[in-house]
Amino acid sequence: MSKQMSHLDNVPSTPGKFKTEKPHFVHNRLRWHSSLAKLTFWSFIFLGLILIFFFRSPSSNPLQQDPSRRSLRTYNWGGPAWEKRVRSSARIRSRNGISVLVTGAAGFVGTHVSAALKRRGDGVLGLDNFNDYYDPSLKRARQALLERSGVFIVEGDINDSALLRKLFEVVAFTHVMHLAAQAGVRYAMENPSSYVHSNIAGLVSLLEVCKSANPQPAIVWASSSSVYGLNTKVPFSERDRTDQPASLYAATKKAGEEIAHTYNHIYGLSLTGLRFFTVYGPWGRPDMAYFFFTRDILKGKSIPIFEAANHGTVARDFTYIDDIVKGCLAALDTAEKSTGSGGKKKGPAQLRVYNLGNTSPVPVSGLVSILERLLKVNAKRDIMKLPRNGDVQFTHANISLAQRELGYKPSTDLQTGLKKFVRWYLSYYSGGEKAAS
Ligand SMILES: O=C(O)[C@H]1O[C@H](OP(=O)(O)OP(=O)(O)OC[C@H]2O[C@@H](n3ccc(=O)[nH]c3=O)[C@H](O)[C@@H]2O)[C@H](O)[C@@H](O)[C@H]1O
Repeated sequence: MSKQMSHLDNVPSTPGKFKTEKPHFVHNRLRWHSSLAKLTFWSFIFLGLILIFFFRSPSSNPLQQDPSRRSLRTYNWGGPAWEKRVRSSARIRSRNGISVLVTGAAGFVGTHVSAALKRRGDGVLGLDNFNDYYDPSLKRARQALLERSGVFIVEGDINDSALLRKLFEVVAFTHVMHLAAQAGVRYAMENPSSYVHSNIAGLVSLLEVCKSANPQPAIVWASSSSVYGLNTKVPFSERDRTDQPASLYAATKKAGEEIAHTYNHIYGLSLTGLRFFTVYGPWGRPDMAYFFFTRDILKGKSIPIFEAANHGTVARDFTYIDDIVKGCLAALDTAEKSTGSGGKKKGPAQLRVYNLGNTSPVPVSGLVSILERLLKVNAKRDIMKLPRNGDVQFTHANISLAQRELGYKPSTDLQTGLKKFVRWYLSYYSGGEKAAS
């Protein structure tokens, strides 16, 4: 090496070219290498320290900080006894029955749909992550109710693909009733990522497993009246525009409808989206107005009643749970088979969207008047401007499509439905500590 160097040093050349530059270049390269090594070394040390700090500090643990990820906690599932329960719950017990995986089975609509399917002899397996968006003890009480009628709810998250795959390994579900979601219009401002986690990532995770299942199930899932957003044409028809969502909740449901289109198009999955209009009734959701108005009227607390600009009426097409359940079952019964298998499409498949509403909107003040009569207590009304956090002024469903194709015909008016709700509420919360929650 030194010989070569000296040889090179002796080569006559353009003045300065080799003699001065070559050794300088080699020298620089060595220096550069050594600085690079030092830099890499210290970068690794620095990175390591950051990682140690990040994972050891409890407040910065992303799993603890981000409530949207609370459902990523580990659940126990698997094993022969568990599989036996899964199989038994999903077993069809009537002629021409179907076997349905109901996601969100401990939720309001999920519980009612699961119970109705079971009653008519279908196989039903529930799945729910029992998150704490609202009082989980209500979800546990619904679970106990379902258990008594022979429906087992697996505890787990729709984002857990391994669990979903396992369920399809154990049972060849003919249908999926997908009701697991992050609900609520106003909460989306507080915890936006939980909507993306459940309503978008969760939906994709479920569809991925369904598309690979063999046979593929037909899927019916919960969209929302909120997709109509700022649409002013009433009543809302499925053909109306849905490209102006007013809340992130609505945007994720609208995204769900587009995702459904994609999976139908690419994989031949049969998909039916149901746009529910403000569903209410016994075993309902405590975050909804009719529910917490009841609680607060009974407690003598004032209730915030929204009104639009210039004292404009805010109204909803409140729809009773039993009518919604009939719509869900009709959607399952009319769902055609998916056409793909093992992740490959074999032909065009059914893709549908229906409004499931009541077709008679009632102002929120009207809802409160009915509750006052039923509870025999005067409400302390606190009239407030409709907040700009996702609420729309009114909803009103055109249900002619669902009527024609599903035989959907809601038959419960708000007065009748609320009477049933109040009766349930008073009996459920008659125990001391429950009433306080
Ligand atoms: O159809 C849907 O797809 C959605 O329906 C439901 O949303 P909403 O119709 O907004 O129901 P809900 O909150 O009970 O408010 C009812 C009325 O009370 C008014 N309202 C509300 C709160 C309040 O403090 N005061 C008030 O006047 C409020 O302005 C509104 O006019 C579901 O929660 C949602 O998950 C989704 O499924």
